[in-house]
Amino acid sequence: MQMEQKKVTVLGAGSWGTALALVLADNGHEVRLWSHSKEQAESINATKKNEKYLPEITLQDNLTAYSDLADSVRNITTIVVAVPTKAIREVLRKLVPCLYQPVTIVHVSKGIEPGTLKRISEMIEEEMPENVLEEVVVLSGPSHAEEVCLRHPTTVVVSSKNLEKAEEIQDLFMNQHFRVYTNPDVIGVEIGGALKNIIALAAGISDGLGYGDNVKAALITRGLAEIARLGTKLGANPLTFSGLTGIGDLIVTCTSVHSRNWRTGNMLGKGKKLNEILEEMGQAVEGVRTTEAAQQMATEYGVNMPITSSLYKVLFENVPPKYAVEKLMSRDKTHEMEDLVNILINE
Ligand SMILES: NC(=O)c1ccc[n+]([C@@H]2O[C@H](COP(=O)([O-])OP(=O)(O)OC[C@H]3O[C@@H](n4cnc5c(N)ncnc54)[C@H](O)[C@@H]3O)[C@@H](O)[C@H]2O)c1
Ligand SMILES: O=P(O)(O)OC[C@H](O)CO
Repeated sequence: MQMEQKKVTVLGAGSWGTALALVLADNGHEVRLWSHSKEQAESINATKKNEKYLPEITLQDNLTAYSDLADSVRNITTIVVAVPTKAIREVLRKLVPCLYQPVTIVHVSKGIEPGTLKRISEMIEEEMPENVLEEVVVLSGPSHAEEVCLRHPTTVVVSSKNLEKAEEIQDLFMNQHFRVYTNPDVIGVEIGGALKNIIALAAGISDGLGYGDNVKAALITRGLAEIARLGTKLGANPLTFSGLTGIGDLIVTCTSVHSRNWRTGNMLGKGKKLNEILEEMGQAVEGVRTTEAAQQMATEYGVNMPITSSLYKVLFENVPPKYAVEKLMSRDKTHEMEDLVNILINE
């Protein structure tokens, strides 16, 4: 099938922005990859490599790096935003004055903003005036950049209030290695993608403490229960949590050595200090800020999130991980399906 060739800009030349730019270039589109570092953009254009984030991968000739934001979005109507959640507002505030036409924003980040408790699509709608924001589409799912770049089969979901727009973005990214589904449940897709990082930190801690597969299975299953509990309270469809952006992303992030969240947890479990780990990592570890946000949401919405609350104490109140596990295990007895019954009643 002949694919329609488009011009697309990707903002953020980290691991995920680069991997998605590579998928789009594989599809024959003219891809502009914007980096806020002039040095990095020049290096990508000179070497066809992103030495810092994905050094093994050779980038295609139809992919060009830019460091001037206005140049990178000139005559562009589709923009992929691939910076960490904490940088989204700053990047959008710089982007808006560069736009002279309505654009579709595809956001691919996974987080919730502490304090405002906003999802990323809500932040985008707040920051971008209606005359330049045509539509917001979320792209999420179990997808490590390292494997996408090797063209290993990967499945993701795009979600938007506007199904036609979601299908347009599905066509833009889809190829034989990268299969894209649609799902209209924006809230569920964003909440699943953001909150799985909390459980991945906990899974890493468990591995770092030397626990085995029983704990991992418990964390994934009970983690999903608390994600679904909060998500449905916020208006998500409970079925979304049994899909790629729910259980799918939980599995990959809790079990993969590629995961920065899992690796951070693993080092915490081995006794390293959080600030030292984050400095060493030098990359987005979204679960830390999302734990703060989810803990605030749990309180605000009266949702029981024991794993999130325990992790919050480990990350922000210096509670030793082993003690947090003991506390989790000695809570009052309960009924497994209580969650399900509550979800069904809320539906
Ligand atoms: N890496 C993955 O496999 C993957 C997969 C799916 C989703 N994600 C999500 O994608 C988002 C980005 O993650 P990543 O893996 O690319 O992170 P990364 O740390 O590899 O790269 C982040 C990029 O954003 C840039 N950046 C940071 N602050 C900026 C600012 N204020 N202005 C402009 N640029 C800025 C950095 O320079 C870097 O190029 C995260 O929300 C992450 O959860 C990542
Ligand atoms: O490396 P992580 O932990 O940010 O996870 C990357 C992706 O979200 C996995 O789907």
